[in-house]
Amino acid sequence: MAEDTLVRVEHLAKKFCRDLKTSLWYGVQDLGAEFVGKKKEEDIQLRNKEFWAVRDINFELKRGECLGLIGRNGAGKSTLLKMLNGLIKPDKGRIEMYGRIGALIELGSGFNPILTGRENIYNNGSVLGLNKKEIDGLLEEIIDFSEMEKFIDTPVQYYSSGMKVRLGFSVAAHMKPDVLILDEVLAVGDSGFKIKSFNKINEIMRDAAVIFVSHSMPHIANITNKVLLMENGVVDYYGENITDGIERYFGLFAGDKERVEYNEFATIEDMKVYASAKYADDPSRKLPAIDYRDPIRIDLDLKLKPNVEWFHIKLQITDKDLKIVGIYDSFQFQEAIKNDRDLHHLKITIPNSIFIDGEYSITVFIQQRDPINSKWNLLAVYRYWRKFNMKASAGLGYVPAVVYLPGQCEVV
Ligand SMILES: Nc1ncnc2c1ncn2[C@@H]1O[C@H](COP(=O)(O)OP(=O)(O)OP(=O)(O)O)[C@@H](O)[C@H]1O
Repeated sequence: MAEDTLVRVEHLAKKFCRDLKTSLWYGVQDLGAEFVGKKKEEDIQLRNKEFWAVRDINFELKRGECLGLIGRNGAGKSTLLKMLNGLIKPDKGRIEMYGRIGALIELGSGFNPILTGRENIYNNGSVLGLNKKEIDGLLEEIIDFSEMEKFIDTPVQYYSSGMKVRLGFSVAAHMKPDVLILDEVLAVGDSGFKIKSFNKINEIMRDAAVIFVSHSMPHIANITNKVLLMENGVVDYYGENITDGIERYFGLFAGDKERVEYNEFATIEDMKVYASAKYADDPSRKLPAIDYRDPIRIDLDLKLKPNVEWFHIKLQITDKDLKIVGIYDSFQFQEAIKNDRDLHHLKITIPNSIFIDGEYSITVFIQQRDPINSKWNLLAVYRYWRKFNMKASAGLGYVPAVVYLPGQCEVV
């Protein structure tokens, strides 16, 4: 292995069985088979009710690199991490790892619940190959970082999830790991601890290789310099272009259907989002593309039931992470619109310059405010009804922010 390569994974695979009883029976068979002699890898096949949770995974990590492991629920990320950490045995393939491995995988894994936090620190330290003197030297730093002074002599079984994560991360991070493996568990910590942890990961990365599982793309974009996207147990993308990896990840959800949720009193007959002039003639674009300096222009044809007297329009703009990025509400700017015709042709213009690159969805609410009790009545909601692509010219790729802040920098 090259001198600074700390992790090498080749053709790694793990299968599971969907049925517990069958799985136990296979377990007994496998034990027997191992007793007689280990099976050749190429002879390992799926048996009835088995499936590959992880298949043919290959990657390498050097000191100073942080691999972001992403994918949908059930894609195989945790299974891969557990194999890396030696918690489960691969069925095929090879893992080479160099140095000390710090890991925070399952909540409380690696902790003995009946021992106190302090005793667990010594336990974990010795499993990682540190002697008592070395752990003595690190103890204060570990407790300080976790901010668990008051509870350090309490058995870990009485810790909350956040407290377990605090101690678990602090132990893994301070034992001078060469490889640090972190599952989403970090998300359980409160924001204060999360910020501290991310700073710590950046510090550790200088001398170690980090593998980090997360569903938060801003976190992935912030700290990783390589990304591996898993889909159904296999690699869908592996490379150093984080933007491409994240785009592909979001692309996995692109087929999700548009849907009307409720339209008893109003129906959208037609809705169009206009592309910017410079992108308008490009037929290869599936979605209208808008330059971030242009306004967002929308035409909406709307029919309301005759018993509706007047209404307001609200547009909720959501990014691919389903974060609501902005809301336009006609109530804020104008009187209610009178329902005085069969079909309303509405032209909505939203000035822009703040949206970052990416794909957005528009949810349309048609609503009415009761003049007597000021309550809002929902006439219709069309969720994720139209999509558009925002194009920022800066070419910054994936930006871990919600909006660009307009501003000026003057040399004075
Ligand atoms: N011990 C097990 N026995 C049987 N199936 C399992 C076992 N552990 C995991 N699986 C299955 O393997 C697949 C991969 O699960 P895994 O936990 O690795 O996914 P993940 O990518 O970490 O998902 P998430 O994002 O939800 O944490 C899933 O179909 C899961 O149900």
